[in-house]
Amino acid sequence: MSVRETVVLTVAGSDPSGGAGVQADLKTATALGVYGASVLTGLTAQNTRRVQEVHPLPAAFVSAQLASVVGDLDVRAVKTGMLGDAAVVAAVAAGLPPSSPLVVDPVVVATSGDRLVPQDAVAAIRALLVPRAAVVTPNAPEARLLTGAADLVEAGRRLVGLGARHALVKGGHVEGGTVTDLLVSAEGVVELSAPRVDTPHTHGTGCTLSAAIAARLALGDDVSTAVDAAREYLRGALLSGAGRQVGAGHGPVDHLWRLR
Ligand SMILES: Nc1ncnc2c1ncn2[C@@H]1O[C@H](COP(=O)(O)OP(=O)(O)O)[C@@H](O)[C@H]1O
Ligand SMILES: Cc1ncc(COP(=O)(O)O)c(N)n1
Repeated sequence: MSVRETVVLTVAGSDPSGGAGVQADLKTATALGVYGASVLTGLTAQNTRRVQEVHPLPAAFVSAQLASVVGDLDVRAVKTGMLGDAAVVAAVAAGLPPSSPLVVDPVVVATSGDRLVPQDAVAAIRALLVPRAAVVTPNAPEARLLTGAADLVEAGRRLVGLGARHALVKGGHVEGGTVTDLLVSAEGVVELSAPRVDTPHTHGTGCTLSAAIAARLALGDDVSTAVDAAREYLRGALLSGAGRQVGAGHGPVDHLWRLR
């Protein structure tokens, strides 16, 4: 008898240095015991220090990749990351499997501070993907950019108002010894706090978190359980990554810590 794999699909950009983007998502899927498929939306030239170049793929080719995967594999959850430009966002929205839970990581700026997508892509994400999201996972600057709200709880409420079932507004960029993520839904706001891990190696935190949420949703968790499990997994990856060296800048989290 053959084993039926649980398939999670990431729709995201390439990070050739291996810490973020599709590379992070596939490592995360593997570490969490699911089968990772990947549709590339764009390429970057980047490393642990900064992003040198961003190169969106043609929207029609993104559609072709999606059709190839969705027409064959039984995709149980999808995560979107860096989406290139507005035409790519529209192609992704049109090609997603209709009934798989969707995690939208509205990637705009890399941890290094470099911009990864143009402004028209942000508007397209708000209009076409946020309304379909089981969870949208902006960091603090992205939450403000998507909603115009300065207050992060208010930003989360606005994302839920746009149709996302949950908004996980991440607090990694808010200074302080405690990092607090806000899980906002129609039921209210849950504060998820943890001590800040003292490390420069935060390359890929957001990608890894959203990929882990999607992996857990694919396995059948509800959103709240998936978010808890993903945060615990990311915490282990930050703690293990703190003691490892890849590159000379902000190194990656250790996606594979649970397999060591
Ligand atoms: N130094 C840290 N210690 C503990 N958790 C962190 C740290 N940096 C980021 N996180 C967590 O990583 C996730 C991604 O956070 P954030 O850095 O805000 O997003 P992004 O990587 O998308 O910019 C969140 O769950 C946040 O709480
Ligand atoms: C291709 C790609 N996608 C996303 C990110 C964001 O990375 P982070 O998870 O550190 O915010 C990145 N640096 N590169």
